[in-house]
Amino acid sequence: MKGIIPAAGLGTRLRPLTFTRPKPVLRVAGKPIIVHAIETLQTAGINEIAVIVSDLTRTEIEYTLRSVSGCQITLIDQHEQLGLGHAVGMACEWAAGGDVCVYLGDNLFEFGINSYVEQFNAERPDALIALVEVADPSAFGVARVNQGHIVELVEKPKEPVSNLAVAGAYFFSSRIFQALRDLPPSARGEYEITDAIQRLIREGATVLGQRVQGWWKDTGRPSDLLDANRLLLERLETNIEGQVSGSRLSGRVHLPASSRVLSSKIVGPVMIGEDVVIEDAYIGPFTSIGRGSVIKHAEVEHSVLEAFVRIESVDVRLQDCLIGLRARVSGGRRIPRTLKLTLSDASEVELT
Ligand SMILES: Cc1cn([C@H]2C[C@H](O)[C@@H](COP(=O)(O)OP(=O)(O)OP(=O)(O)O)O2)c(=O)[nH]c1=O
Repeated sequence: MKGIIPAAGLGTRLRPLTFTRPKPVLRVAGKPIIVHAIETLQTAGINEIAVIVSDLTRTEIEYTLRSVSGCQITLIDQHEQLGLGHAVGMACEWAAGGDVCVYLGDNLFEFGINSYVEQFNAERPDALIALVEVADPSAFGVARVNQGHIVELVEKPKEPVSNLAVAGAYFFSSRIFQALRDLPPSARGEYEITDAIQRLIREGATVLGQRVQGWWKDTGRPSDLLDANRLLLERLETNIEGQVSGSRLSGRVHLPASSRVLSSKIVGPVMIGEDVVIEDAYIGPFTSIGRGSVIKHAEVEHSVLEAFVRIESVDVRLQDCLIGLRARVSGGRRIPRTLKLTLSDASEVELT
């Protein structure tokens, strides 16, 4: 089985972060989201992977994927973002008639996708879809299921037929590419993968659903990035190699040899990247700090800081923040008590 990762979306809900870089390269728990996705596929034994990119996302994604090893990655262009079905269709020739796993480039599954690959290989359906119970199904593709078989699938229905939403992992035989051919666009003008699957159902193909075990996260909105970071840091392991002096570290902390913690307090789980300096600071739980960042005389918790961020002399606790590459925050008196910032790359905030 080969893997297809659609990663050509515009990421509008993650603006301003996605004004400068595409969603799949944003980091959670110290790693770009798309690298988490590729590792999930590799763990399931999928080592030939096509990443669908747009003209805007290609360069950044190509650069990010240079660090990935152990699999063969092909970038496929989707010049116009005409929908997920269209994105998958772009990989038809590359798939060359074999089975494919379509794994959305912005999704995270606690326990990965091994159980899906196993079921698919054992039962050989035409489609197997990951399904998850959600409180608000109308925002998703929704499935009606009978004894493990999906009997109806509707994209973002006004009146959902169940609370089972389609999560971002699909497993298909080559029949999906026939179903995608000549598919009309939906009412919202997109070529929907759910319409192609619905076509398979109508044609009598075997379409199965398997419930997601553990947590599942679609990192579409800023709050999802913070949630994903928190969920991934829950399983962080302590590894302290860097210099620690006059500081108190508790909980699980990852501190590489090239980073330093001086006169500070850190309460894990906290993930610290390479070449980071933390001085006279408090870093609270569920914080990821990107490489080359400097945090001095400041307090940060439950936040994601990209690389080369500088936070200095901020007399206000930063909480629930998403801070872009090379952004700077400085100054600030203790009014209000906490500050929640979402800052795109290279932003500068001076609190006076
Ligand atoms: C619509 C579309 C999505 N995708 C990918 C991007 C995501 O990984 C996945 C789901 O897309 P979405 O989350 O629906 O879209 P998006 O990523 O552009 O984000 P937003 O809604 O905030 O603008 O499918 C494509 O590759 N091509 C497309 O034409």
